Amino acid sequence: MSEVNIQVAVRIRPLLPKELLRHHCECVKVIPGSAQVTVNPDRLFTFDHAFGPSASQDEVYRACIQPMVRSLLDGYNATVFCYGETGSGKTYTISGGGQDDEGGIIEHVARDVFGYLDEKLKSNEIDVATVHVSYLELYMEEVRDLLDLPTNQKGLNVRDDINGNTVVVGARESAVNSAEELLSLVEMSSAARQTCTTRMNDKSSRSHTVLTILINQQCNNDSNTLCSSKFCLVDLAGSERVKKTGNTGKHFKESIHINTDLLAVGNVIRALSDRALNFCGKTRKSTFIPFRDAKITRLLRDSLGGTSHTLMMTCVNPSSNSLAETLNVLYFASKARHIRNHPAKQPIHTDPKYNQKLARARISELENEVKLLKEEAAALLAKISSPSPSFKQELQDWQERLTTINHQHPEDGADFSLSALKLKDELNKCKEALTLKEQQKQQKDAENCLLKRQLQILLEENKTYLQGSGEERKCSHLEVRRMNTDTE
Ligand SMILES: Nc1ncnc2c1ncn2[C@@H]1O[C@H](COP(=O)(O)OP(=O)(O)OP(=O)(O)O)[C@@H](O)[C@H]1O
Repeated sequence: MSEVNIQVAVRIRPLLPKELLRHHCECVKVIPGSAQVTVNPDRLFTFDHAFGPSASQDEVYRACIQPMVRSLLDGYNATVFCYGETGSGKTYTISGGGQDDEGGIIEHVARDVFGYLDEKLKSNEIDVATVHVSYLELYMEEVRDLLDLPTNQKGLNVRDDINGNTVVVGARESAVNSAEELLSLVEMSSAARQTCTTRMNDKSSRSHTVLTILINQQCNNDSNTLCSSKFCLVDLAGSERVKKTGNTGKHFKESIHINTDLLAVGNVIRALSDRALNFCGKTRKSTFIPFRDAKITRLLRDSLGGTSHTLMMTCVNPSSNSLAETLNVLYFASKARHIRNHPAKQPIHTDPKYNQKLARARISELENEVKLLKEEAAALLAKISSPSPSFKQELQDWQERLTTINHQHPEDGADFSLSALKLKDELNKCKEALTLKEQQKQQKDAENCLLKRQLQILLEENKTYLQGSGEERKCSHLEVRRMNTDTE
């Protein structure tokens, strides 16, 4: 299987009118005629593509996305994901908008997919073609279906299928017959996306979105060849510093979730990049890739280090006010360039022996994971030195539940995967319970310490009062008795 590196493009947006009014300076520039970017005063980064503030939507699409649509129609999966600070132009690049209304990547991809399919049908290269779309939103670690607005508030489950692919259970896949139909469906559904106004962006996305265009092509030849491929267009929420956005309350909580997810994406990129570099030095060692740390990284599994052609579109705000964030984003983008994918046409297997073999491999992988999780649980339990009897009972219950899950060893890999997921969920609950109990214990200790100190002072005072009047003595004794009861 051939290897290709993830392609990384950088797009620097122009300074916005409000930034020009406040006299912001540009601190990042593209070196003309190259794919290099300089950041003041002396940092240089090299990418596969670099676009300055004057680049049009069409120019960006033609240079780096159009070739991916061609290989999509040849049966390869493709992914574009936009990454960058809040307000850096991710949604503009992927969905379009703004005053020029040139149309973003989604619009260009939709038109080309139907255009190329038409060409293939007319030239009898294929006999049948179908296009479906799914549109998901990840909001505060919950997967919501943007195509199913009535039940959109309900979180969907994410799990691995028998081939180890991540699937979202119950996600709607709508059939579309033209680019216009696809675009109006996306436009309507996007209205339900979580957004808010922050100091950094008038319409800031509070969630990640994953739009998937699924294509099936069929030739009615002797073997009825079927070819299936998908294009994932991912708009990640932007990294943000709470101090700069001024977010509070609900939006503050959203910021924490966004930053945690982006940290998980960063950790996956770092681990995959390290694995690729180790391999170059001929000292290949197995590196753990933490895909399971967040739902967004699970959904990006095939795009990062998998079988897809992937482009990371890194969006950058040129203002010197964003210098630290820009350097951070460019640093991660350079790391991502090391990641190797293994693009392959998606095989459609009907051989039961092949599927059994895959299931066995998957089960042993999951068994390993369960073992690691159990060790993690044991370490956590050992951390609590003197639990109360009720807490001890609670921990014992957790342990029993973990053992039960491990003993349920279904034949089918998909069910086993579900068990491993339940285990992870329960472990997280266990961790939360432990943290809460530890916090309560610490709080109680601090309160007790304070009360003991007050008691000591009262005892001292009591000694003095004993030499005073009878009335004063009575009060002091009562006070000491009350403090004693409180401490108990
Ligand atoms: N290349 C560009 N040309 C002109 N205007 C742009 C460009 N890129 C972004 N903008 C404008 O910048 C503002 C912020 O862009 P956008 O909302 O796409 O940022 P974002 O990275 O998606 O932010 P968030 O992560 O907060 O959702 C918008 O007003 C958008 O119209």
